[in-house]
Amino acid sequence: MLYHVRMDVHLPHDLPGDTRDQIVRQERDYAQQLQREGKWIHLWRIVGEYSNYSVFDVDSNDELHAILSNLPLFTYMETHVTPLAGHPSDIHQSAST
Ligand SMILES: O=C(O)CC1=CCC(=O)O1
Repeated sequence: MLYHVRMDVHLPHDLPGDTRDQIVRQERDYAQQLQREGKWIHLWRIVGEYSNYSVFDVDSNDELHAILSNLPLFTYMETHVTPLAGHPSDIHQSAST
């Protein structure tokens, strides 16, 4: 199952720099592990914003929720999830609807 996720990060201005750096490092490691596992299949920066567009390929709503809520930055981000279905005009897949 594919999901489009927009993540908007809002780090508090008074967060100490070393705490911020540590969380961002943990986020990167976790994100790269999920990419290697084939679950986080796209990760794009939204130009000019501390935000990203991502696409996840996971087995269920529950799996996506677990992944997102385990993000080290989860406390500091808004997430907007859109489930994706195949499009009948997409020449790269054989969706029937
Ligand atoms: O910087 C972001 O958009 C938040 C984020 C997601 C994965 C990562 O490494 O950073």
